[in-house]
Amino acid sequence: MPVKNHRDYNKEVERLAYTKEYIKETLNATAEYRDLYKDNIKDAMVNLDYLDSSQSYISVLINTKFIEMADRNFDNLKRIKDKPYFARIDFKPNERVEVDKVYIGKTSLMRAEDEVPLIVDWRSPIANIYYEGRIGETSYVAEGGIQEGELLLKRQFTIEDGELKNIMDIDIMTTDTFLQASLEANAEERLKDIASTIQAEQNRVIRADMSLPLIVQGVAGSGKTTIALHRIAYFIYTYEKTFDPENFMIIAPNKLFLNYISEVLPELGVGNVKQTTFIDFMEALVGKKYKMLDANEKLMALIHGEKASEGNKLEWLKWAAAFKGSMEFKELLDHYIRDVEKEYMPKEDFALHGHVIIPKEAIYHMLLQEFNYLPIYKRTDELKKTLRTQLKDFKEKILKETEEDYDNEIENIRCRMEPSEERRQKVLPLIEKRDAELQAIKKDVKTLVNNYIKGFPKKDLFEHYERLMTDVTLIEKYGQTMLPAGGAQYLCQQSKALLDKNKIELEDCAPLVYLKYRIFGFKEKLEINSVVIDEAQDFSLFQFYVLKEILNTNMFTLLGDISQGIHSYRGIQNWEDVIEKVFNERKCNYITLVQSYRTTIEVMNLANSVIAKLMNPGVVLAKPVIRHGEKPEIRAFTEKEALLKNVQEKLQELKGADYKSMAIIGKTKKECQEIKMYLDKHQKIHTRVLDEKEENYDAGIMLVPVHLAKGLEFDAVLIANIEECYQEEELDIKLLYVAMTRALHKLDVFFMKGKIPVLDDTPHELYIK
Ligand SMILES: Nc1ncnc2c1ncn2[C@@H]1O[C@H](COP(=O)(O)OP(=O)(O)OP(=O)(O)O)[C@@H](O)[C@H]1O
Repeated sequence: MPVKNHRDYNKEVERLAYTKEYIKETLNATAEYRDLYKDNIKDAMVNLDYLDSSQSYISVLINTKFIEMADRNFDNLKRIKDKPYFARIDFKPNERVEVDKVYIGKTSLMRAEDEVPLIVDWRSPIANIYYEGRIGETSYVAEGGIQEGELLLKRQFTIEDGELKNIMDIDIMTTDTFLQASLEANAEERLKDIASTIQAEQNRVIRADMSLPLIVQGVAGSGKTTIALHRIAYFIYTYEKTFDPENFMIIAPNKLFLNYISEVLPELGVGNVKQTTFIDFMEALVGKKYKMLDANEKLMALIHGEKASEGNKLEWLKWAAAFKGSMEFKELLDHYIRDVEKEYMPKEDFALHGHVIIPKEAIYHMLLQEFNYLPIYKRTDELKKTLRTQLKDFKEKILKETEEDYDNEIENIRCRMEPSEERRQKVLPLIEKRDAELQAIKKDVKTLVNNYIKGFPKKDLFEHYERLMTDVTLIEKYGQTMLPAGGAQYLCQQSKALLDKNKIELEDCAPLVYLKYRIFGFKEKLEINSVVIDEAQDFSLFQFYVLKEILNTNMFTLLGDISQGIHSYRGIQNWEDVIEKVFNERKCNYITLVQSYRTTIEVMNLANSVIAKLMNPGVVLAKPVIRHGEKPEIRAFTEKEALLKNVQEKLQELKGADYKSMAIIGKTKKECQEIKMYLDKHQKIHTRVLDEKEENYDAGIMLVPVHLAKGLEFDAVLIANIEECYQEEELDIKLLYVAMTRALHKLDVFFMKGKIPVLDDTPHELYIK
């Protein structure tokens, strides 16, 4: 139906025009206010006295705050001026007869004159009805109370460049055409916000209780990354007074991925959230004394591995990675730390000139009991304070006693002997000795505490790690029953090979940070209290645990998909372990998402047929949103040259279609480079091989090694396989599944005959040849 035929078209056009005008005026006024605040600051600066809290100083502070607020308002309004809102709900509270017409947009706008809300933020309590409620009786929670009422209208708008293009009223039966339209669009360069089309199941994730850990197991394309970012925006809005954006941290797999998601939060009006990778965060805590190995090197070894000849070596490699990420390894470190604690003890009493001030046993007690809430080496800071106070009191006593001892002796001589040269010869040395001793005591007092503490045996962080990880006897002693035969030897030999070359690997990060936390402590308090981890299936239990301990928070949102766990050799196998071992079975929210929004039914059916081969009872197959596309084309070749030629032709064909982003996914970087070489030689289309260090993520035609494609998406995907094989085993099945589920609209698979046996028995109706 043409939009003009909608019964409320004129009213809505009028309303839109009014809102736009009001925004325009507010923007002008904000700019004026900003200038006024600036002038106020200038005036105040003239009279500024930094030393007192003069009126001018207060004025500078207040006006700076106002400028910040004005800037934020200005930016928010500027962002929405051409699309002030995307939905309207009509809600009639039970106790009133009037109906509230609520226009929902990405930021709120209040009419200053009468405080009537012109636009209500999508994160506000009443907006929950838009995402959750159906026409009819409904309710929402606001300020601790439940507001019940009736939802009379749920309306969506398409507004483009300030013009009303479509109005869609949603009743119980309507499918979400807005969602459909949004999913049919081609992929932008970067991930986009979905405030207008958030689905009820996603809304529950976004608004789930922040004080409890939340684990989201979501199939490929279920919107995990997107809703993680919306959740942060929601919380910053809802708990504006409690949390600053700086208190949030997003951990993503690599810089490329961070760049890919970089536009969502600013679009939602949120800035200053810390965004990092696990390695970068860990390195910031322990320093960069050692060079970090490429985190994917192990995966590459497993992908390339000549399974038969290297079988045993690969098994050990996997075992060590898994062990270093396990809670058993944490226990092993705890044993070691206990010994460090025992070693970090004085050998002697704390004494001044032979006078014991505090016996060493009492000091042991202080270190092990009183100060045991502190990291081991930090306990001596507290101990120092105690020693200094005790010494201060004791010093006077000792000086007095020493002086008295000598004086008594001198007095004795004086009483016993008549004044004579002989008496003088006896007394004089005593006086000199007394003065020297008093002098010496006073001198000693100055350095006594520091010298005493210096005597505690201390090592630096890396010395500790090297000592532990390269000593078979130590590992065996602490590892005891946790290690398989030969395990300690393998760990040592592997660590030695790396550390000798001044290198460490990803799996060393958590233990190093843990040792630092328990033995040294951190220089500054870590201000992060809420952590969002995307692609969390690639984390190990120990990594989660370390983050939880050092940040001292339970506010975690972990999002991942076990089916995409291509690093499962080092990562988790299931979420139950995380709940039980990391969060100690304390209350945890666990939500599963099975609806996939990214791909078409045809692509998802094929991908599901692949992942089903895992026969993992934990794997839940994705349900695609009702959106059809072409069936994937699967072609096996006998000649490499023919395959490459077909890749080239397919690319030409896809270029003819209206796709914004296309990827040829290869199993390894080497394969991607080989394809690129062929394409460079035979056609003039610009392609590039994606590198994880890249911070600039641009759409276009990309050659992507599959492990880097994880988390990303492309309009069209062509899986091309030349030399490498996708075997019928866990890692390869997951890699193939990841590659297939990157496609939004179109998927094709070209491979050399026999290289992807998992596709051999794929039902014919799922693809075209
Ligand atoms: N409610 C929604 N409305 C519109 N688009 C959506 C919605 N939910 C998800 N999408 C789109 O689906 C695609 C997949 O989302 P996202 O990348 O966040 O999923 P994911 O679960 O992290 O995927 P994966 O695990 O496969 O990397 C994106 O293009 C996103 O914009």
